[in-house]
Amino acid sequence: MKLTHAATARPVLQVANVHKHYGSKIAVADISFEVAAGEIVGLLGPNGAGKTTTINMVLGVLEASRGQILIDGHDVMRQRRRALSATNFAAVYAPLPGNLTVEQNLRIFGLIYGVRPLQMRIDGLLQQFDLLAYRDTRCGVLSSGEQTRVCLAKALLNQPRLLLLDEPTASLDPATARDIRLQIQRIAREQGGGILWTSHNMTEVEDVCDRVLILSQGRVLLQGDPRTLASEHGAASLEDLFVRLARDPGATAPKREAGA
Ligand SMILES: Nc1ncnc2c1ncn2[C@@H]1O[C@H](COP(=O)(O)OP(=O)(O)OP(=O)(O)O)[C@@H](O)[C@H]1O
Repeated sequence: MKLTHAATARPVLQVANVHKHYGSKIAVADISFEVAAGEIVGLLGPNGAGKTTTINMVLGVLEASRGQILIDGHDVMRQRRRALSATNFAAVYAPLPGNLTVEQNLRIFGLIYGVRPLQMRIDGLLQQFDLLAYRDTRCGVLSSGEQTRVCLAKALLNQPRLLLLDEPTASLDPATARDIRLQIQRIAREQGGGILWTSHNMTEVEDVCDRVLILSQGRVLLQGDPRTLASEHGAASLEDLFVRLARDPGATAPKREAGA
């Protein structure tokens, strides 16, 4: 796959023929995909499929064994600073330092990202995520839903072109999860960045994602519109398709009735 550097309508993320192995273990095997501006792409797959490895390579935390990753046209390994300044990330397993207040956390990350004017940006994000009342509260004492909102506020500080969200609604109650989904959809629509979203919640994925990639054993098995992919492959729902592929990664074709 040849990557393009054209400035017009350039995807915010281009992953081309990326491969990652740990010793003899192949975690990601030659995957290629793109995320367009304003698009929410779901990265799905059973446990061990290679989702976190993929995200860590996009974030430059892990180096791909082969292949190339461009963020907003910049190579993650060779133009690291430019690529990563256009990126941000939120995940439940990466909480913010709990001994710092909400505002202190946003200030520190804002300084790291070189955000200006920082106070105005912090105030806007506190307002946007309904966090004004928690400005001086230590993050460690916040509820899961409140912490998720702070993590999202942190992830938007630098107005990223590419936002990586690893199970952003895991551990949230249904009402809070719905609010967060709406917020994220609005961000994609209004700010025009692309979002790569991992989730094990297929209903959520159908609701939020414009496109999904289903990974298994480090490969992209299927991709398409989450609202039509199941019927295109003879499954009753996205969840049924997921379960079928998790049990048998070769079972991508529509199932036929016996004797048909
Ligand atoms: N540092 C490592 N050394 C060896 N194997 C690893 C390492 N990190 C991940 N793996 C293996 O690579 C494969 C992909 O792991 P990865 O964490 O990317 O999966 P995942 O899709 O994120 O799974 P989950 O949904 O369970 O989080 C797994 O088989 C895992 O055991």
